[in-house]
Amino acid sequence: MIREILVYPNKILREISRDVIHFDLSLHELLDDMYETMVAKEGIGLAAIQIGVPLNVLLINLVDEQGLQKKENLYEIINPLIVEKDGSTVYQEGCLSVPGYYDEVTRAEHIKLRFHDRMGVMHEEEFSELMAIAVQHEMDHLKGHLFIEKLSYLKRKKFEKEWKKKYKAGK
Ligand SMILES: CC(=O)Oc1ccc(/C=C/C(=O)NCCc2ccccc2)cc1OC(C)=O
Ligand SMILES: [Co+2]
Repeated sequence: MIREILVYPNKILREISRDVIHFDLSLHELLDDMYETMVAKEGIGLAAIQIGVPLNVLLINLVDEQGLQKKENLYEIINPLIVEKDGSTVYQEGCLSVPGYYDEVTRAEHIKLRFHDRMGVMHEEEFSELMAIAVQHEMDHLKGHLFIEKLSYLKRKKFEKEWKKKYKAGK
């Protein structure tokens, strides 16, 4: 079912998530709820902590060349570990937990990722471009970090001012 997405500055988003031990039915239900929630909110990535579950689980479902988000392109990534990374790339990121704010973030251009799937099978894959960016963005959530923490001092000031205004106006 569709779950509530926690929004900055909710303190739960700062929790450190823990590895999945049991690849069981409750994990599969979590993955299915995350997918329904992410798609309903028009996201392309979601970490479990964003719906209040501190587990190292993330979803990424990029849009294809025709601009379609197909479930066959869904990555369910559990207990991820970046084993190699190189290069540097800048991208304007957004996050369902910081709705309506976008800013440029610098991240590694290529990564080699080790992770488990919903059956507990281990995979090792290399990613670049938007997939590499999305993985790094979602893995920051697993450590309790949001992309706005990577902004320069001035950009962060701009964000905080904007965010307070929006909250005062009751959005
Ligand atoms: C108003 C509002 O909520 O705007 C949005 C902001 C972000 C998002 C989704 C962001 C998202 O999926 N981020 C995943 C992480 C990521 C960031 C950059 C590149 C790759 C991966 C969706 C929004 O809602 C709509 C309707 O567009
Ligand atoms: Co995010």
